[in-house]
Amino acid sequence: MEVRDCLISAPGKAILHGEHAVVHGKVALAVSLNLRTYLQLKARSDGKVCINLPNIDTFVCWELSELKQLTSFLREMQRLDAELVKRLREFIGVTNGNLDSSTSAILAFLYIYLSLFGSGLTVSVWSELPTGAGLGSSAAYSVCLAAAFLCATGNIPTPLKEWCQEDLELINSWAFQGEKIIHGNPSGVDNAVGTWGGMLRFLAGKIIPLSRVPLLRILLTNTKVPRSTKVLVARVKDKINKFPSIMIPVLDSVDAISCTCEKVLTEMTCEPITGDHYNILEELIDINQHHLNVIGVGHPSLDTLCQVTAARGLHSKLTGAGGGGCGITLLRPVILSPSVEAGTMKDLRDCGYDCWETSIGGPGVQQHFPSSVKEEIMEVLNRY
Ligand SMILES: Nc1ncnc2c1ncn2[C@@H]1O[C@H](COP(=O)(O)OP(=O)(O)OP(=O)(O)O)[C@@H](O)[C@H]1O
Ligand SMILES: C[C@@](O)(CCO)CC(=O)[O-]
Ligand SMILES: [Mg+2]
Repeated sequence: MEVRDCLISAPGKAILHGEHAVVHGKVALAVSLNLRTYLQLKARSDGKVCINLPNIDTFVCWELSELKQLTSFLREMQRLDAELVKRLREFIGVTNGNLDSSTSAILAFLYIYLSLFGSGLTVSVWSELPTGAGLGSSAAYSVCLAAAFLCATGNIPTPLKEWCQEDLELINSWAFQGEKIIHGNPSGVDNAVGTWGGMLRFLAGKIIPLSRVPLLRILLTNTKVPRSTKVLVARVKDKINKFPSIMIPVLDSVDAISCTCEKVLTEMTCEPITGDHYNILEELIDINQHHLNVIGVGHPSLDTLCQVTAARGLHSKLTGAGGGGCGITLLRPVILSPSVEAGTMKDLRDCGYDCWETSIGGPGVQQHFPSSVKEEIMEVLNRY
């Protein structure tokens, strides 16, 4: 098999509304971020398969011959090959259910590698995203892996050609398998944003890009409290099973929040934007944050974020799986509000949080020539 070297990136995401509810068939609205994960794949001919994941301090090399014995025979992307997962878990010596970050990342790599590839290589990944903080780092990683293996084997075209919808769907389907390994039971919204970028509405696997959306200003805050999406998703499921008549109406209400938010965003592109639009968006954020607390994915650090920003007249909610990690705060256009950002950011940093204004709606998965990627990122990727 002829193998091409390749350089891929995919964006992280923020969920405006619908996290967790989306796993149970409700609508989510999500948007790509300007923070990306980069992956470099280089073919090698010394019979080794190496992966370098400096964000999570993971560096592993295997002999190609030992991996070949584990090869997948299913070679389909609609469902996870349970037999291959079992063999891989045995191979890397996993005995319990909840994997640490390094083991999940290795398992996702090996699964997609063995399903699509099979020659010697070095894969190096570096991300601008905080890992495991609610900004879709696992999906950006899985999208990069899927795109790199499909591209290197010629299943999708090289950098000289744009990827068409069919190529993107293929990338997305394989990335979803990686997400299943890392998350357990993902909805697929995160890998969809990582693949297509922009803002999208996601409902039961159906992806609708929202092309007419206003330019929103969003402050991202990382509480730095570690959490695992897999654990939180499983916790919500248990709660729904325990109290279905109490929890299902909450999920329905989250669904209505996503739909109302989408309607307001659409109105904002058709008529002059007013303070009333922002009042509604802010109320939706507050209501949803309460719901997320009700379903058990809040955290005291996120309560603090909400209180600190409320003291400045701003509205925040967690984003992604919650339990710590990141929150979003809606900023009004400078013209509609006095500049409260600087003071808010200082207050949040005083709590020990990282915070920054982000630009949203950037491109999905992309191929690059090394010369078009920031020097500091190439420097990390080339270090190994
Ligand atoms: N840059 C990376 N390099 C290697 N592995 C990564 C990288 N980014 C993410 N991962 C894998 O994804 C896991 C984090 O995924 P998790 O779903 O818990 O958080 P997230 O995707 O950042 O947040 P959310 O799913 O709420 O958006 C890590 O523990 C690791 O296994
Ligand atoms: C919590 C969740 O809804 C979003 C994680 O970013 C999980 C998922 O949709 O797979
Ligand atoms: Mg994730």
